[in-house]
Amino acid sequence: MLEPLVAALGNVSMRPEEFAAFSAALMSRHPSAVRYRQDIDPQDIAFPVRPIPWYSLGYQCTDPEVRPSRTLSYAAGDFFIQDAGSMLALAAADADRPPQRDRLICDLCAAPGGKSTALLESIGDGFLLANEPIQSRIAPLAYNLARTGSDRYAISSLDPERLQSRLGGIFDVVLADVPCSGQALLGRGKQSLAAVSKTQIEHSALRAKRILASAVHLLRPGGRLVLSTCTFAEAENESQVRWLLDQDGVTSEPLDRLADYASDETGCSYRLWPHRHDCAGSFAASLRCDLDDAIPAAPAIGAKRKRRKKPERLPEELGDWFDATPQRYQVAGAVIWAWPEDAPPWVESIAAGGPEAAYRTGQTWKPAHGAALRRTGALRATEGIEVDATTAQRFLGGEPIPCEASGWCVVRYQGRALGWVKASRGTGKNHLPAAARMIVQ
Ligand SMILES: C[S@@+](CC[C@H](N)C(=O)[O-])C[C@H]1O[C@@H](n2cnc3c(N)ncnc32)[C@H](O)[C@@H]1O
Repeated sequence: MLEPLVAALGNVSMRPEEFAAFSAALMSRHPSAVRYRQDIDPQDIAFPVRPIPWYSLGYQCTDPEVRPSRTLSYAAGDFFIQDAGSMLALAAADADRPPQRDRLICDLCAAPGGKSTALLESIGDGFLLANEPIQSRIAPLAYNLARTGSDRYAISSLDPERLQSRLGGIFDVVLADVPCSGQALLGRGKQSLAAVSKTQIEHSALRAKRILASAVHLLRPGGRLVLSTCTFAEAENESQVRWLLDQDGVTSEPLDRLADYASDETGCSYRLWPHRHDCAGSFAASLRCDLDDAIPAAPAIGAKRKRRKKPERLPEELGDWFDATPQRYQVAGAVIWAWPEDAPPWVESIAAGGPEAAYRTGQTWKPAHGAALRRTGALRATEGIEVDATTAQRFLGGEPIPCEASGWCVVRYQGRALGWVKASRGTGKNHLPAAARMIVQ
């Protein structure tokens, strides 16, 4: 394995002792990490952690026995589980800084949504377009975005070139977390040794170039492109940055906050290494794009929409479940997506997914799981019950629970929504989707 790995690194040089430490750390597992919501006090974290230096909302678990995904706090949406290396790109996009007004972000290669969910927290009154061209990867992306409780996003499923032709020149930030050879995944057994082969690296670099060529045209003049990978091959990282910098209007945007992780003379490339930073490792770069042809192809957030054909009528039941009726929505077969009124005007025309309000089984409409979790926007459930820890555990395990309400009702633990029950005669029938069920430790 060593020879191909040395070749894979390209011009990145390392002394032999360091290379030995790198290849050993590459093949080992690193502590699990969590990324907290901006509104959570780190004092309230229920298991032992240490802060991650490059991202203020990230923590590594110090007790290997703890499974963060089996805690009530995870079910309540307090944090997301994410490798510490992934948080380098989030730092480059300033996703942990206070929400910035009207920020329009495109996550160009979004599934399964680890980074999109963090970006969503940083947009304030802005909007996130999470794009994922591979259809089969949209369901996990949609599930993770719903967990944020936000309705300020849409999912598209377009090749970047087509997306550029529809929405060129409008985004403040584009994250291109491109598909790559994935060498950082070797230690988790999620990647084969082919990840270090010349063919794989060249193939990935070429595909990423095509994606990046569109990414720069999605940005408004002065917008920021964040490129990231989870691989160490220079050809997929710094070389790509140099290629971008050779284009007119693309300049490096150095990030003071990541100065300790700077990787080379491009001045805007950063790396984490498994042997130095106790994580799987990653690459991120930040570039400013002032392209001449970056002329908005679509109006910005809040602009007046063109009159569209009348949308299909909403089922009347929505009025019983929620305290407001959505004005911006789309009935897409057996599911209804609902957006805030000031969502960008192009949303309905591009959506392959969005914040779910309801779904249909047979002829019956039911409130969507994501709508129970909503923290922002108009769509708030009319009925809710607060439960104790024992009842919350039973609910998360899929059991019915006692409930004096009648009809659809959101179950909350310490004020945070867990999901729906449909209640009658003192019992709440469990409507938690299989993906959200869990055994609490
Ligand atoms: C590294 S993963 C993204 C991980 C994601 N950003 C996260 O943090 O959860 C790369 C994604 O790009 C998608 N992809 C594959 N080909 C693509 C293309 N031509 N354009 C855009 N995305 C593509 C893959 O399906 C995959 O979901």
